[in-house]
Amino acid sequence: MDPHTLGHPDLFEREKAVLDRAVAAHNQGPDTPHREALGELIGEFERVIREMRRVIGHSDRTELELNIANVRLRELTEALTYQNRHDGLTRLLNRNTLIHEAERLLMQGPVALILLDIDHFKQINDRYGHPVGDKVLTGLATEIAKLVTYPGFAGRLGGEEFAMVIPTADIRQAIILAEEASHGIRNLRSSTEEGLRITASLSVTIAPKGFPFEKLYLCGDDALYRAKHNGRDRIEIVWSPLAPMDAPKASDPVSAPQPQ
Ligand SMILES: Nc1nc2c(ncn2[C@@H]2O[C@H](COP(=O)(O)OP(=O)(O)OP(=O)(O)O)[C@@H](O)[C@H]2O)c(=O)[nH]1
Repeated sequence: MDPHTLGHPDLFEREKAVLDRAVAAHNQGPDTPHREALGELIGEFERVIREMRRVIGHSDRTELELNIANVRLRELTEALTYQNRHDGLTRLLNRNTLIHEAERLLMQGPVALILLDIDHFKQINDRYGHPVGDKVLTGLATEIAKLVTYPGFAGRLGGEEFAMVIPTADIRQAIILAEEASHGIRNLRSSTEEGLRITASLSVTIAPKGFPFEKLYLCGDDALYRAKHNGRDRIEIVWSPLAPMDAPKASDPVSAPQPQ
């Protein structure tokens, strides 16, 4: 392969053919001033082609390097976006992304929020060590991630608190999901340490389209507190997160869900 062309077809094929014919004419012709001028012309022509090849080769290499840099930049942007959106330990959506995505879902329709908080997690860390604690967190993350399907999602709100968000108007669907998660979390112990007992407290809340996520979360968090307060390893259900002060006015686009 001609190193000048870097695998591309020779751009100077036509010029080279002309040059070959000129060289042949020069070699065969009589020794005249005309032949001498032709020789000079051939020399100059060859020099220009060499120079052009050098310039093209250089720009080809520059283009190649630019393409490689572009691919790398794209990979780095994707990695950065992923890191920005996900929790480093569990690979679930992180708190900010979860809130953002939940707000987006709430603009489209009703949403159920399931909050999960591992019970006495500090004791797990203290008794079995931080790496086992991490294993419990990643195990729980895997467990809840497999329960939700797109466009629903699971995320880590921080520490040992997680959430599942599903677009539904049916709170029973969310309760079933919470029960499955609770059951799955209890079974996690077999994949971690001998004798380790893992339970979580959960809350289930549902809100209509347009309801502010902040209020939905506060409501879910209050319910989670009650689940902890009432003995842990239980699910607290909020049939409607609309406090009287939040009750929709005639002008509001949202409507209160009915207790099921
Ligand atoms: N291993 C591990 N521990 C974490 C991580 N993030 C937070 N923690 C620990 O989680 C524990 C949370 O403890 P607490 O807030 O007291 O809650 P708890 O012990 O679960 O008690 P209750 O929620 O009341 O049942 C703290 O000991 C934190 O250090 C983490 O990424 N990995």
